Amino acid sequence: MSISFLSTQLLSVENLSVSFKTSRGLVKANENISFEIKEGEIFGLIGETGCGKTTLGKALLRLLSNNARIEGRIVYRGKNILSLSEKEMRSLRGKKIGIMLQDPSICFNPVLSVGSQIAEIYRYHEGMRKKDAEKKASEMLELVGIDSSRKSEYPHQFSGGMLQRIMIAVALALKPRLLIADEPTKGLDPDMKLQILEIITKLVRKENSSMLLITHDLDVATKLTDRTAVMYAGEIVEIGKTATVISDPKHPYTFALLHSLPEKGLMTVLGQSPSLISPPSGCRYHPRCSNQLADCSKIHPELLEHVDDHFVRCLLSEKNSKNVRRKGSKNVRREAQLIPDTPSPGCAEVGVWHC
Ligand SMILES: Nc1ncnc2c1ncn2[C@@H]1O[C@H](COP(=O)(O)OP(=O)(O)OP(=O)(O)O)[C@@H](O)[C@H]1O
Ligand code: NI
Repeated sequence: MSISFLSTQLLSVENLSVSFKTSRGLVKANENISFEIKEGEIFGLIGETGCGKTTLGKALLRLLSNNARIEGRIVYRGKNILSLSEKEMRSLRGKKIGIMLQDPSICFNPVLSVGSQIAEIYRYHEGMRKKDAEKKASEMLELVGIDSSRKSEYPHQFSGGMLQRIMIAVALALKPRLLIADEPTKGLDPDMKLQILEIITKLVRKENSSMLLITHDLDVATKLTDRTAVMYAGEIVEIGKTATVISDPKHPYTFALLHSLPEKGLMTVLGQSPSLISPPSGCRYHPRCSNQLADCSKIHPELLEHVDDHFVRCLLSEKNSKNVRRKGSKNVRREAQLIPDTPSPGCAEVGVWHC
């Protein structure tokens, strides 16, 4: 009998909406987002710049700024993250759910050696003695291919690619069950990018942990993820097994992404990204869509299941498909919350990557 590693749900995001209060108006960065990440699964999140990916990644750990308002539920192993106390959040961040943000250079303390920054995580979270924590830090450096004899060196003494590796060591130090990796290889050349992402995925898979991999890069998503969600203007427009989404895209935006030419590593689709303060009526993609129907500017399509866990938000696909089902049709209790006015979590708490 084979054991399925992808069967148990680790995280479930239910009708999540995030908006930011700004002087220009309310920026609706995430609207009604629902998806699950299973144990051992690498889940990709793709979409063009400004569509709301980072907002979603940060919302999962409640790392958003004080002008953010969150609705919905984020359930991690049966507990709604949005209802946890700050104390409970402290034991979740870094330890159960880790996060790697885009730019490693801003994530390290310039006046502390990299070894002591990693050791500090073990001291803070696991109460380790200095010597043991330093030993663990050396092991982590070796694991990501950095000679541990360099542990006393400072961040500026490492190249960008090496700092990315050290950031991996930081993010995985506590063996989190879920790693949120937000464009962790931004700015690196394509070969180095894939090499680093392969190190991350190898380590994540080794622990049978899960990962939310946020990327602009379809090639990366194709090579490394099990399932993928495509985001457009704050909404998920398509979600399914990566191989299916790539080989048989059902949403015109996914199709356009697949056929766009990568420019400076970013995907570009003809037309302009819509405003998230006053998004287009009906389908948000309709002003850029070459397949639009008369109703597309009036009716806001639902995310519907076409076949076998493949969900699409498009009236045309809906029309062309015989058996469509609604995603998560159960009623979700909506809990509006303002992020409490708490100080930003310290670096050792989340790892040194959030400063
Ligand atoms: N703290 C904030 N206050 C106000 N608006 C914000 C804040 N953070 C993000 N936004 C807005 O929310 C929207 C989504 O931004 P987000 O950073 O989540 O996009 P993204 O998909 O990660 O983009 P990129 O690919 O460029 O990283 C943007 O319009 C952005 O300007
Ligand atoms: Ni981002």
